[in-house]
Amino acid sequence: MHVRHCIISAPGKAILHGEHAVVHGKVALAVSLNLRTYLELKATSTGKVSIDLPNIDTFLSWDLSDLQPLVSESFAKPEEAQRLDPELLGRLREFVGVTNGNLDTRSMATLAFLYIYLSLFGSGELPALSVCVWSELPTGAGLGSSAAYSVCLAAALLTASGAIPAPLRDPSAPARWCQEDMELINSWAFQGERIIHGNPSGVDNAVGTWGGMLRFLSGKIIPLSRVPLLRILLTNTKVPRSTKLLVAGVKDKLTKFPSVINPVLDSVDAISCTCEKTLAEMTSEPITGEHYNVLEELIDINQSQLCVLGVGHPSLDTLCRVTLTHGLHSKLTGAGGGGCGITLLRPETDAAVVRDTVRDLQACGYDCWETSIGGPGVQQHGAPSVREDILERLGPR
Ligand SMILES: Nc1ncnc2c1ncn2[C@@H]1O[C@H](COP(=O)(O)OP(=O)(O)OP(=O)(O)O)[C@@H](O)[C@H]1O
Ligand SMILES: C[C@@](O)(CCO)CC(=O)[O-]
Ligand SMILES: [Mg+2]
Repeated sequence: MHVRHCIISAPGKAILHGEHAVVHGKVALAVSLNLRTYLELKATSTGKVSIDLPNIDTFLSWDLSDLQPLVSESFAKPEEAQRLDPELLGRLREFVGVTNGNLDTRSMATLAFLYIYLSLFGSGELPALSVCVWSELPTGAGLGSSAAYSVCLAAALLTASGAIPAPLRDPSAPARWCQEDMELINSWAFQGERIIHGNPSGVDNAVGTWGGMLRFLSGKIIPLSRVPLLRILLTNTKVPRSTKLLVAGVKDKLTKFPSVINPVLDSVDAISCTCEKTLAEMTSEPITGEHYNVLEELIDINQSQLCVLGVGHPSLDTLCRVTLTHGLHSKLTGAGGGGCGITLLRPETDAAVVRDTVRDLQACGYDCWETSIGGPGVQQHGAPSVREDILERLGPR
């Protein structure tokens, strides 16, 4: 079978409010970042399938003849990405050498790739191909790197297989798919997230697919078009953590103390709804300091709630304390337990204040970026629309 060459990118995300609560059916507000993951898929004549994942030092290759026996007769059609196939996953775990509970970075990324590749191509002759992924996002730090990876895999493999058309017309202008094709990409990306996360809500892959700012509730995705331009400082504490373990920890707490934890989750929901209302007001009336006061208070309360849920970390306490000495308010973003936090900057926040804050955070060993938010969702690129340094990372052309 001949596969289509393609270059795909998808954005990372920041969650403004609602992480963890969203896994339990509460509202989350999330926004895409202008930091992206890029994937190039090439057809080869090597009789092999290979993946190059330089961010996680993983370079693997398999003979098609070794992969073929993993394929079973009853294969999902591309349009059927509703649930994980436990038998295929079981065979793959054995093939890759993953024991239950093994959370190793490389195995999770490899499993997600092989699962989507075999599901989409398994009903016919497996094609030889190579996939290289390079990301501007820190891996495993709360900015949705797993979702951006899964969205890129899903879009590339669906496009390469012909299950969805390649939208690219002009190599210098990135192109997007129609709504129906994006829904299919999102549903396969969700399978990748399930393999990496265990029990994801789907908010991260939704942002990676659609981009912009979203309200997410139990799988229902509402793009928020009326939102003010927010200035956000992103900080990576560089403390490693696993989303899968943190999500499982909150579930354990909820099971153990339902009458204690349920009200916290309800309260997080109210934070997301109040934030959404405030953001909408900021686009329909003149923005005042009071709007920002509300946003800042919501950030402080939400950070405390996340600590109650057990996903805080001393490195994040330090982030909040240091930024507050400069009058700025921060919270963790994503799964917590270390990783990244967001700091809200006011329109009038002086460049000198940002510079001094960044200096103090860097002195703690953290990385900081003032980033713009709301980047586009998944896209197909021609080489001319990809930055030279990223093309180099993706390999020789
Ligand atoms: N560029 C990449 N190349 C290969 N695998 C990746 C890449 N980015 C992420 N992954 C996979 O995703 C895993 C990290 O996912 P995890 O959900 O723990 O963190 P995150 O997605 O960055 O944070 P969060 O889910 O809190 O937003 C890695 O262990 C790896 O398996
Ligand atoms: C912690 C969590 O709420 C967000 C991770 O970015 C998990 C999820 O929603 O899948
Ligand atoms: Mg993730």
